[in-house]
Amino acid sequence: MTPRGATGLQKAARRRVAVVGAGSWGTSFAKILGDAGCDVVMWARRPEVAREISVAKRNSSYLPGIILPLSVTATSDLHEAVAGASLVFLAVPAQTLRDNLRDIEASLDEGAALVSLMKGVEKGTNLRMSQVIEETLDFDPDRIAVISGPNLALEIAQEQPTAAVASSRNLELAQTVAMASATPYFKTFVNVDVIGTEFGGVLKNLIALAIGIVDGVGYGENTKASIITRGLVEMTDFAVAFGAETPTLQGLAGLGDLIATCQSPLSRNNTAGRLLGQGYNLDDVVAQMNQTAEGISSVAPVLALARSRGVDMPIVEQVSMVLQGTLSPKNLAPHLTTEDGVPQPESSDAIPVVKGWRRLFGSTKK
Ligand SMILES: NC(=O)C1=CN([C@@H]2O[C@H](COP(=O)(O)OP(=O)(O)OC[C@H]3O[C@@H](n4cnc5c(N)ncnc54)[C@H](O)[C@@H]3O)[C@@H](O)[C@H]2O)C=CC1
Ligand SMILES: O=C(CO)COP(=O)(O)O
Repeated sequence: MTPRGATGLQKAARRRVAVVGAGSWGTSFAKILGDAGCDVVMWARRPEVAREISVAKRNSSYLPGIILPLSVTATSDLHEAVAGASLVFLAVPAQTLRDNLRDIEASLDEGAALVSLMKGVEKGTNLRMSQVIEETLDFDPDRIAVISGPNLALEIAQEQPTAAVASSRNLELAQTVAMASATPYFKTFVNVDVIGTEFGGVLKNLIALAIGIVDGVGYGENTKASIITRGLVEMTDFAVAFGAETPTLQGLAGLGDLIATCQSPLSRNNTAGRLLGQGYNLDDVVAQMNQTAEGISSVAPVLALARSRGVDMPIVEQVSMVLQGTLSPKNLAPHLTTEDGVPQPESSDAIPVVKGWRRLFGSTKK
């Protein structure tokens, strides 16, 4: 037993962490970490945002009405934010991560771990965020973790209870990250399936775009339920083809996030899809969104990856066609039949006879 004395009664040293990116998720996550007892220094690109966070404890452009804990401060100086932090959480757009990493590299403490909060794939390389970190910084994968799950930023900032998954090849790191972010309203489970956890977050954005599109057209719940259900099949086939575990896709980082994102008007991907369904073209939609809708940039890399492993993704293919303006949004629903009209088995994994059908008529997995 620890003797009552200096160590027994002293409060554990507060953990110093950094959050790079002061948009909606970076700010919300900084609040979680502050509420969990960490000393948090955020990096904001714009000095006025950093000032508002440090002085007024608010980030009114991204999280209106939310007051941040006193333990959260911000700076527009990357070195000041990152140096001395044992955990560095990354919440920037997926397409800028590589450049941002180069900027923080020299300031990282030896032994610091990097935690991706992002849900995108890098265009050009088709890499997941943890892979971009590993490649850009030549970083040990045992010092990389990711967090994903049904985590709409504003709901969490309002302290509505939710759960997430922290994933790392290094289970101890996943546990450290989960404990550092444990609050009464934010519960983090752990796993070691980084591929499934990251792809869950990437892929649900694409299905949320599809849901937004049909919503914008005016289609109802049957259409949406069928897209969500078949979307989960596409997500699972894809992720498993790259080494993910099926239960991860059935868990918080897959199904959980799919439900939250497809149901909520807070989702930027869902919102972008709705605008497309209402007839706006992609340029108009991008101009109208002043926040990150990762799905728009992830469609092409995901389809390239799918083709490389022979995975059929009819819903995602059609989202891509709507984005390019080559498919009318009202024609997105017929994805549920095959082109030649031959009925497909709904699931071929459980029922042997259906496996025979799959051989005869083709399947979603080539
Ligand atoms: N908002 C949400 O509910 C959630 C978002 N995420 C993910 O978190 C990531 C960040 O998203 P949000 O914070 O929501 O986006 P956001 O659009 O609210 O904020 C993005 C932040 O990145 C900054 N930024 C833009 N360009 C930059 C650059 N070149 N270099 C550095 N910073 C730059 C912006 O100034 C802003 O502070 C995305 O990958 C998203 O999928 C994950 C879970 C929940
Ligand atoms: O990832 C999210 C919720 O888990 C946020 O979704 P959007 O990026 O579509 O807003």
